[in-house]
Amino acid sequence: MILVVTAVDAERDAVRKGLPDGCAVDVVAVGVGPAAAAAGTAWHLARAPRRVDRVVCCGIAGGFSGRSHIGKLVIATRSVAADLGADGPEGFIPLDTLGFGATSLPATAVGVPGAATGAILTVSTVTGTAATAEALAARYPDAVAEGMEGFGAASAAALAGVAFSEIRAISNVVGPRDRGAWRIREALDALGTLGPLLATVDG
Ligand SMILES: O=C(O)c1cccc(C(=O)CC[C@H]2O[C@@H](n3cnc4c(=O)[nH]cnc43)[C@H](O)[C@@H]2O)c1
Repeated sequence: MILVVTAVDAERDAVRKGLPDGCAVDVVAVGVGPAAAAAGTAWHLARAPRRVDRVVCCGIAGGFSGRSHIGKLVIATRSVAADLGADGPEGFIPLDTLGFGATSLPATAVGVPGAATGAILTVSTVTGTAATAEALAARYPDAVAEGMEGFGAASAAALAGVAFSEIRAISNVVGPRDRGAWRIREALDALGTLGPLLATVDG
């Protein structure tokens, strides 16, 4: 079976709505942020009634300007813990450079026509300035989007030896905070189109 993890109930319900009846896909909401995603994914993997073949992290996301579009889906080729490391006068040093563990985990890119593919960053703080957006885009030239749960869910899946994918729908552009510009309905509608794909994806 496929375990889909979302952050909030609205995302869970959007994904569930598009699923064909009777398919072997369980969709659960585990909370916002990488810690909630890791704990929630691990918990659901441990109590799943059947063997889980793949974890798919789904939700809304901020898209990097020029690399993805509001209301469209993005597919991860990898999940990156973009703010896990050390800061200093010479800039950000990722945790893996410091020798303390991985900050990038592989994600199987499922095929969605028209969707941008690339790294999806996981952050603990939603980016809210042009300077941070530009710094992230420069540090991760392959990044198409940022969310807050992917790396947590991917960490739990990796520990359990389960394949991982991340699919997000763009609700806003990564940059200066402008809550009024978020297009959450459009993004949720895009998540609602994933059902047939999720119902047929292999482990
Ligand atoms: O800034 C606000 O006022 C505000 C109000 C409601 C929700 C938020 C969130 O930050 C929701 C975070 C939630 O959505 C995902 N998400 C969506 N866009 C982004 C983004 O640009 N950067 C990071 N995460 C984003 C994320 O995965 C969370 O689950 C803010």
